[in-house]
Amino acid sequence: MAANFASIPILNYSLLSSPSTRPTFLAQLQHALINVGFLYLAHPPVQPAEFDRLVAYIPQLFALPPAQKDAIHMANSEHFLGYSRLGAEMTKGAVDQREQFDFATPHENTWAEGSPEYLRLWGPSQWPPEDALPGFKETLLAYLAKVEKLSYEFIGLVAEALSLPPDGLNQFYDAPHLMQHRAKIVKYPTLDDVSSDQGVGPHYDAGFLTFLLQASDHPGLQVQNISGQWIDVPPIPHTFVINIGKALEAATQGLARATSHRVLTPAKGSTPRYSVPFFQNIGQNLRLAESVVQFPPEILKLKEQRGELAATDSVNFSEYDRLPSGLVALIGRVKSHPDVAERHYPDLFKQFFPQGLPAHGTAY
Ligand SMILES: O=C(O)CCC(=O)C(=O)O
Ligand SMILES: [Fe+2]
Repeated sequence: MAANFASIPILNYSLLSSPSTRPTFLAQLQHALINVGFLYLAHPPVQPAEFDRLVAYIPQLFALPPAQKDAIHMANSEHFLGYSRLGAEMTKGAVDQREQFDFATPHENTWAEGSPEYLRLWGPSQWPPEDALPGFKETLLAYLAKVEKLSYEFIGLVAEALSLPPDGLNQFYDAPHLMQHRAKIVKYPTLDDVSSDQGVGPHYDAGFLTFLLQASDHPGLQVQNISGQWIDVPPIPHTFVINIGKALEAATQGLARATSHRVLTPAKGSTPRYSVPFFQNIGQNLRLAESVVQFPPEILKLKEQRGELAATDSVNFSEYDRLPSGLVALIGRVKSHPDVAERHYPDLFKQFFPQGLPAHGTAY
């Protein structure tokens, strides 16, 4: 199979339901992990009606009055959960033209004075008032629960596709009730309303697996192939786009590729693009450098066949792989959202922003 790619493979989840087609799915998954780093999952265990129910709320969420959005501003939250106005973040030195809400799966924070500060990072979401958006909270929580379940199941398939036992990557999670996974609901306004075509600049995701719902019918998402070309990932209704984050790349000795991606702003005269990425986390106390998974040599050899990666447009990603993953995640949040850090993590804020508050955060 060619190591470079010109399109993103489409995997059909229903192949898993029969022992005769399951191996085909796993072979396609192996190719997608090693050579592409992105795939579509068609016919996933989230029903079209469940996607549609969430998607219908999204324009209403962004249409809430500014005062109601600001009432749940991320700066209120030591968990970096809540609303971020348009243009709050930068990637690769330029402002990202998007507005977003960060939500997460339910998590009760049990941090106590004296525990590592990064254990404060996970906790409850901030929600718009129920009467402003009736049923939204329940709809999003039901959706996140489904995607969370799929994310655990999928990591078992990743393990199998890389010749490990199905539980071969489970060591990267704590017990489910101790975990939290994050999601964002994102709006990319059109070029009529923003000043550049950088919806989000080229970047890698940091965690394990990302499950992206493209929630409107717009092109714009692109991924960078091995020779450095940008390949379109157009929306396919009722599918997920799944991609690999830097933590899973490290955990698999680079077998599963994290792939650089970006989003272009919708054209003038178009309508806003919406998306819902779900980012699967790993246990907060785990240090990736100390969690080496052993792979059979035959599978490691497949890395050699995919060829050298051309220079990508992503800026360097600092791995910090000797630190607890929760601290790595907290540092990422501090750099992306310095206003939140200044309020809730003053020591880390001073460490990363000795000159004071910048106009924008920048994770990469
Ligand atoms: O909006 C999208 O389609 C992708 C967003 C993304 O890559 C991210 O937020 O990490
Ligand atoms: Fe991303």
